[in-house]
Amino acid sequence: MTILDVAKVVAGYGAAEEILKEASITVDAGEIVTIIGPNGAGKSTLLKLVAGLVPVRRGTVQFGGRDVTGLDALGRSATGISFVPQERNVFGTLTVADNLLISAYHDRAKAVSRRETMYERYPLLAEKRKALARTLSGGQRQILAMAMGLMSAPKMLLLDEPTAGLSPKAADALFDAITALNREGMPILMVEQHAVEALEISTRGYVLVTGRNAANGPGPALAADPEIRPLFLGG
Ligand SMILES: Nc1ncnc2c1ncn2[C@@H]1O[C@H](COP(=O)(O)OP(=O)(O)OP(=O)(O)O)[C@@H](O)[C@H]1O
Repeated sequence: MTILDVAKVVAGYGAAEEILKEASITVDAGEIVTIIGPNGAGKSTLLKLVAGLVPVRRGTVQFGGRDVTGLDALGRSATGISFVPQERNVFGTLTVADNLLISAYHDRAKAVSRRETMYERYPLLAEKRKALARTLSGGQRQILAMAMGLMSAPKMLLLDEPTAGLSPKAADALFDAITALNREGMPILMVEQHAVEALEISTRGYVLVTGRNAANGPGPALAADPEIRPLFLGG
C-alpha cells in the first residue's frame, strides 16, 4: 500500500530557477526509502517539500490517500508526517527531557507518557535526561532529534542526512536505530550522503540528478549497480 505519493513535483526557492523538475517518489507502508544523488541535486529540497516547508509549484503530494499538496508544514505534520532536519535539530540550551516534551506540542496530554516510551526505546536519553542537549555527542544528538520526531506519534518519518558529520561507529549505530524503528513498522524516507550504507538498509532507493529522477530500484541492488556506484557512491 502506497502511503506517500509525490508526483512530478516542480519547486524552488523564491524567484530563482526551479530546483525540482518533475521529480516523483513513492513510499509504501513499512518501507525505508533513500534518496541519493550528487550535491545540489535537490534531495533535501524534495524532503522539505514533503514536509511542507517548500511550496509545490506544480505536481501533487498525496499522503495516506489524501491530497496534501496545499497543506503547509503544520498541516502536513498534523496528518502524521514528521521531519527531522539535518542541522539545528535540537535546542542546545534545553535539557534532553525538555527537548522531548516540547516536541509533543500537538498532543500535550500524551507528552509525558510518550517521553517515557522514548526513554525505554533509547536508554541513553533516559541516562542523559537532565543534560543540556548541547553537551551530547553528535550520535547522541541525532538519536535525540529522531526521538523528538517520534514524539508526535507520526505515521512517517523524514530524515535529512541523519549520519552527516558522525564517526563511522556512530553512523552505524544510527543506521541500526533507524532499522529497528522501521522493523516496528515506521515508514522512513531519508536523504543520505553515506549512500552505500543507507541503500543497504533500504527497501528502495532513488537517484536524483539536477532535480529529476535518474534511477531507482531495490536499495541493495542500487548500491551494487556498476553504473550507479562510480557516479554517486565514490567508486
Ligand atoms: N533556502 C534556500 N534558498 C535558496 N536556494 C537554496 C536553498 N536551499 C537550497 N538551495 C539551493 O537548491 C539547490 C538544491 O539544494 P539541496 O540542498 O536540495 O540539494 P541536495 O541534493 O540536498 O544537496 P547536498 O547533498 O549538497 O545537501 C542548491 O543549488 C542549493 O544551493
